[in-house]
Amino acid sequence: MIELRDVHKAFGPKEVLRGIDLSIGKGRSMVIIGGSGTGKSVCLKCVLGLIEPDRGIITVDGQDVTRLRQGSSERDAFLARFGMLFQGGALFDSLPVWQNVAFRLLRGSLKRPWTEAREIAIEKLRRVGLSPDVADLYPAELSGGMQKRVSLARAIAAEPEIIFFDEPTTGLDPIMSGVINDLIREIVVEMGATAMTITHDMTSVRAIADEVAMLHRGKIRWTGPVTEMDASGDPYLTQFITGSPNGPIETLR
Ligand SMILES: Nc1ncnc2c1ncn2[C@@H]1O[C@H](COP(=O)(O)OP(=O)(O)OP(=O)(O)O)[C@@H](O)[C@H]1O
Repeated sequence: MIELRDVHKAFGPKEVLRGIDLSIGKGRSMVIIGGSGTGKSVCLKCVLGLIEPDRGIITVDGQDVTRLRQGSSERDAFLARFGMLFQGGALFDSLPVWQNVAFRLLRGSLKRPWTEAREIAIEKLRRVGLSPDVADLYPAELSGGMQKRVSLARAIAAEPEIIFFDEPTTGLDPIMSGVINDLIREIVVEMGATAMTITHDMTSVRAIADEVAMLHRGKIRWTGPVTEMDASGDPYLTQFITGSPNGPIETLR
């Protein structure tokens, strides 16, 4: 269970988060939507402890995230529970695919013997639809969709309890986006993982979410089950999901 209570964060005079309250139940998939620059990534980084909120409390299974000191073994153990699919994939070009997938299994608290790490990487690659012969290729030799699959395999390699997806379909064509969305949904369900996703892609929202939260002006404007999103009656949410230039959300032209 992930809980944010009255979380505030400003950068200089810029108040990005202005009192965020959000709960993500164990094994649930929460998708956070909202315009560019509304603080979705800042919110996610606060949960990971990469950014310290100015005020408020963030807990993961009751443990206060903000109290874990950088570099402490407690913090390492905390981070070991997370998997992360970064925007753009963020694969290491100089490492073969399997070492990208097994990255966290080759070092640190999750370290496994080399051959075992490779076996796990190959199994995870298979899970995301890639054959073992991809294992020894380099990321640059793969298409964007294949790279995204590799990133997904890496996110799940250490069997995390909680997975973050930051813009998982950015840069993919609609069909490949659909394939990745379906894979994410299937994997999250079969692992029983808690998932937190940031996206602009409404198709992803519908494919991945149990619950949706919309960020606007530093607060959660609306949150509820994805099934109630279309009939929410909230003019901000409705404008966002229909992509209309007309409505209460101010747009620059
Ligand atoms: N480390 C930082 N220092 C200063 N400002 C920051 C920092 N991180 C984020 N910001 C600012 O906070 C605001 C929110 O950024 P954030 O990346 O969370 O937006 P977002 O909702 O994820 O946007 P997008 O959908 O475009 O990725 C932006 O105005 C950004 O410039």
